[in-house]
Amino acid sequence: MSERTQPPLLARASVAEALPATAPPVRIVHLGLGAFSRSHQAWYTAHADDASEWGIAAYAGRSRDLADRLTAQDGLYTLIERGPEYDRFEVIGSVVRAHAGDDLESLLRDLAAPDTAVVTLTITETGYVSTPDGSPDLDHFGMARDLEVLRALGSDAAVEPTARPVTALGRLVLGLELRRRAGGPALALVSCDNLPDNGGRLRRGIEGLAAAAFPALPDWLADHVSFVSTSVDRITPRVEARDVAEVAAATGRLDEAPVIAEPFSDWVLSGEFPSGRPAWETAGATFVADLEPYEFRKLWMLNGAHSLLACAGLLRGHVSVAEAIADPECRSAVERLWDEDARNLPAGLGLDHYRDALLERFSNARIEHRLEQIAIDSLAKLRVRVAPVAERELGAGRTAEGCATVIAAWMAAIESGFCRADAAEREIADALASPNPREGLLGLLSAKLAADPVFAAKVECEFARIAAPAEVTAK
Ligand SMILES: NC(=O)c1ccc[n+]([C@@H]2O[C@H](COP(=O)([O-])OP(=O)(O)OC[C@H]3O[C@@H](n4cnc5c(N)ncnc54)[C@H](O)[C@@H]3O)[C@@H](O)[C@H]2O)c1
Ligand SMILES: O=P(O)(O)OC[C@@H](O)[C@@H](O)[C@H](O)[C@H](O)CO
Repeated sequence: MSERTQPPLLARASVAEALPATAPPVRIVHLGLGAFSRSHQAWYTAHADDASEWGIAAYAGRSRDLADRLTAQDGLYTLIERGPEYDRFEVIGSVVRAHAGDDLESLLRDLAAPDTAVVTLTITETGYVSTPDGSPDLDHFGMARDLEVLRALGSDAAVEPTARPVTALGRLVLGLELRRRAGGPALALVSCDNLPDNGGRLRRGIEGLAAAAFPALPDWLADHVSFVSTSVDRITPRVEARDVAEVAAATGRLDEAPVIAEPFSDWVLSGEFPSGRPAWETAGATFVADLEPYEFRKLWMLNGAHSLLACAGLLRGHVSVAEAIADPECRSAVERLWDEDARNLPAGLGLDHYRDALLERFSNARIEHRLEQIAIDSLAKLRVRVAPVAERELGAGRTAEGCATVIAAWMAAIESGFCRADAAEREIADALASPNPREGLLGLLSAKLAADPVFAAKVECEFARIAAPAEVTAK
C-alpha cells in the first residue's frame, strides 16, 4: 500500500470515516470514469468493511479532463449527497488512480495484473456497440476497425505503431488476451449500465469479438471470466460550476471534481466473483440468484418514466425532472405508464411503495436532473425501457396506451428538434426523411410494434394530441 500524498487543497481533515489512511491496493479496474461510477460503485467500495483492501484504477471513456482533475487530487473527490432539504459532504477514497481512456498501456497492464479481480463498467448504453441481440455490431465503424487492429495484433503482423482499439470492448478484449498470455487468474466483469441482462450483453459482446480476433481466447474466457449482471440505482446528475463553488464554500477546500447524488442508493448483483470482491453487502448491496424482476422494475419504472419526462417535459418547456413531474399532464402520463409496467412485473416487489418512493425522488427539486441529459440516446433507452412493456401489453391483448404516449412524446420531441443527440442520429435522420417519418421511427424502436397497425394508429393519435399544443422548439 502506498502512502497517499495530501493534495494541498483537499486535506484529510475534512473527511468522513470512509477514507482509509493509505491508498488501498488496486484490485478493481473501472471503465467509463464519469459521475455515476463515483457516486455508486466507488461509494459502495469505500463503505465496504474491507475498503482498505480494494482500490480502483478508473479509466475515462473518451476525454482526459476528469482523469487529469482527479489525478491532481490524488483520486480523492467530494460526494455531495443532496437531499430535499440538506447537503452532506463526504470525501471518497476508493479511486486510487484515474486515467484518460486512451492510456492503453496502463489499462492493459492493469487488466493483466494478477491482483486485478474485478472489472466494472459504466460506458453508457451505446458504449457496448452491440446489435439488439447483444452481439458486437461489426458494421459499426469503430468496432469494425477495432476488429482489424485486434486481428493484426493477434497475428503479430506488422501493425502501425499508432493502431489501437478505441471501443471499450475492443480495449477490454485486448487486455483479456494479454491476461491469458500471462497466465493470469480468473476475474469478474461487472456491467453497471442501465441495460437489461447487462452482464449477458457484455458476455455476448466480449465473446463475439474474442472469437473473431483471438482464436485461443474464447476457451480461456469460458474458464476464467465470469459476467455479473447488476441493477444499479442512484440519481446522479451532471455537476455544474456552481457545485464546485458550493463545495469550496462549505468545506473551505477546492475540489475540481465533485459528484452530486441523491441520498437513495441501490445495487443488486447476480453472478460469480472467482477471485473475490469487496464486501459490498456490508455497504448495502444485495446479491440475488435472479436479477430480472429487480432490473425490470428499475429500468421500466424509474428509467422509463425518466425518458417519458425527458421527451414530454422538454416539449412542455420544462428543464428538470422535478419541474416535469410537478406538471399534472406529465405526472398523469407517468402514472399510466407505471400501471402498464406494474401489470408485467411479478407480485411481491412492493410496487406501491416503489412508486411512492419514485415520486418523492423525482420531486427532489434540489437535484437539478436536466431533461436534456436524460434525452441523450433516447432511441437505445426506449428500446429497453418502454418497447418491451408495450410488446407484453399487446401480447396480452391490451392497448399499451401508456407506452404509446411515451413513444409519441419521443417522436414529437424529435420533430421539434429535441432528442437529436443520439448515437443513432443517422438512422433517425433517414426515418425523418422517409415518406412516413413516424412509421420509420417506430420501426427503429421495435419491428414488432411497427408491425401492429392498431398500436401504430394509437401512437399516431397520441402524437397528434401531444404535438398540437407544443410551442417549444429546441434552440
Ligand atoms: N447518472 C446516473 O444517474 C446513472 C444511474 C444509473 C446508471 N447509470 C449508468 O452509468 C452510465 C454513465 O453515467 P454517468 O452519469 O457516469 O455519465 P458520464 O457522462 O459522467 O460518464 C460516462 C462515461 O462513459 C464514457 N463513455 C461515453 N460514451 C462511451 C462510449 N461510446 N464508449 C465508451 N465509453 C463511453 C465517458 O467517456 C465517461 O467516461 C449511464 O449511461 C448509465 O448506463 C447512470
Ligand atoms: O444514465 P442514463 O443516461 O442511462 O439514463 C438517464 C437516467 O434515467 C438515469 O441516469 C437515472 O437517473 C438512473 O438510472 C437512476 O439510477
